Amino acid sequence: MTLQRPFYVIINNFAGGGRTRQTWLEIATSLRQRNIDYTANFTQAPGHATELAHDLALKYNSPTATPPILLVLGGDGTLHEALNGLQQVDHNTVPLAYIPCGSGNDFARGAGITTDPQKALQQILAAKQPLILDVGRCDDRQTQTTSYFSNNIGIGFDANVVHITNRSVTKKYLNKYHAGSLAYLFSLVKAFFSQKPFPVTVTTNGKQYQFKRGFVVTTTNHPYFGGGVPLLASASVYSHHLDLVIMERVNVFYFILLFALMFRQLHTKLPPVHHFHTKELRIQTTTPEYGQADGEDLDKRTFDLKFSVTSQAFWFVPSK
Ligand SMILES: Nc1ncnc2c1ncn2[C@@H]1O[C@H](COP(=O)(O)OP(=O)(O)OP(=O)(O)O)[C@@H](O)[C@H]1O
Repeated sequence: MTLQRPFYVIINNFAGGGRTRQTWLEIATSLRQRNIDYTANFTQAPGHATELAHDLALKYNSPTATPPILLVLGGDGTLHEALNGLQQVDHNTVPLAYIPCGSGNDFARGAGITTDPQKALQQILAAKQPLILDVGRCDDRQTQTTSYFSNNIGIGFDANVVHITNRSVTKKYLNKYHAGSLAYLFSLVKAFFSQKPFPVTVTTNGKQYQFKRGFVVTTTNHPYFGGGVPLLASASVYSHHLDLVIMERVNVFYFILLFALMFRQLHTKLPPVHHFHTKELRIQTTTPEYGQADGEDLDKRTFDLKFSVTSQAFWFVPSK
């Protein structure tokens, strides 16, 4: 007999270079040993996690029905899809739990979830109530669509890295050897030399800012991007604000310096780096650039995006 709420599990066997399959077998065993009810749902294609989460949120969209906990096993992309499925339903009451199985796992780092699956499960089982965390909302004024992000939305360099990495055979190879972050490194070098500076307009708190040589233009909900790179340590899923970091294009030596200084959080003190901490902002580009949302490729186009903060109920006890 257990008081634990049942789990509705979404598993992306393709995340983390296929590592999720084995992780799920181990997690399922742990759930059965504890007599915890679950239903397992395997994603059949990109976008399927959004559909599953959306249908679940609709089914339990009444104050009388206690929903199961939606447990996601996958990477940041799978979590992104599930989050979007839930957020599309007004007054959604389904709490989201997450066992990171991807190659980047930035949300786990940023929100205090261990990347050890069994320990992540313990964090989930230790929770007694939902944990309300910030998530970003992005209104795309060109496509008239709304999406949500748990990590960040980037235009320019980081998106270029994602674009190259997602298409690279190196990622699949390195993932096999649990070295997915290394794939980012290869893409980083390639993206640096292919990413040209581009003009960006930022509007926030009634003021407009123009940057002629935008390079990294990333709006973030927590400190990390690109598989553990600390873009901004002060960003927090509890701040009810978003943080925009703009880095202007500099030469390769300066860029290496900025990158190194990031790990000591000194990069924001240098002139090519600009930081906005705000509840709402608008970002406009006039040249086609790569975009990424939680590590998912948005392809190359011009952007006119309005950002704001909303919240999502999660189900875990964060590690200190
Ligand atoms: N059945 C499927 N077949 C092919 N791709 C799938 C399937 N189900 C989900 N996907 C896609 O797998 C992609 C990768 O998932 P995810 O981002 O979770 O893992 P990852 O890239 O290894 O992790 P991270 O983003 O943390 O680096 C997502 O774009 C998702 O849409």
